Amino acid sequence: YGSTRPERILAEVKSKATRGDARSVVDTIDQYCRHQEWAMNVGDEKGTILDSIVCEVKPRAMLELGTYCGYSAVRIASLLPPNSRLITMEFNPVFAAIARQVIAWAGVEDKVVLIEGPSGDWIPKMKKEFGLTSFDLVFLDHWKDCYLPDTKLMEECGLLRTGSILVADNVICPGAPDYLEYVRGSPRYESKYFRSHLEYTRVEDGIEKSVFLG
Ligand SMILES: Oc1cc(-c2ccc(F)cc2)cc2nccnc12
Ligand SMILES: [Mg+2]
Repeated sequence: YGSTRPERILAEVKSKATRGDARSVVDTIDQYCRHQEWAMNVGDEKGTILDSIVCEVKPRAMLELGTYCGYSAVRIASLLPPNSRLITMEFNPVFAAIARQVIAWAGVEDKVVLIEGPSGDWIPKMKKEFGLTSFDLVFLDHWKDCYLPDTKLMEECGLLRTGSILVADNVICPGAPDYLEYVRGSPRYESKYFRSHLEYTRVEDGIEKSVFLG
């Protein structure tokens, strides 16, 4: 029986990355996905944009929608200030099982809470489950047709406060046109596009950063 792409990525991390070193896990995955087999990590180029926003915001409470193999969870967690938390949500159990191991190998498991299941089910439960008031920063990197409904759900559930920031991957490729139209057209958001490329390729893609104005 064949291995899956996430399993091959985990194997590469375990054989090449230094245990407890988040940066070496990130670099190992980038190296593998650029030169061996492409995978849908946010990647090094867009990852640098994400890093700058995380460092600027210094979130106490951050949410990631779409964990995949844990690449961006590790990247983000390595930048979080002490006693901050990243909650990352993954629908696919195979991806979640791999991500747990990648996060552990990187040594950031005390900053990351991985929850499995559909975002639509979990978002309404977040406040109670995690004793949260709101998220300072949300990274949307799951299925593109969920960006808009999940954003509206976060608004309705009071998970966004004045100044909360949404960062969305793949707004060009594969694209999230309804989401873009919403955040760019709504008076409740101040939106900015960071032009970049689809991970490990020369195809145009970008990140949309949107500040919730309340
Ligand atoms: O960063 C990404 C890229 C792609 C993707 C797949 C196939 C292509 F041909 C192009 C782009 C899908 C994604 N799904 C969820 C989260 N992130 C994704
Ligand atoms: Mg993505």
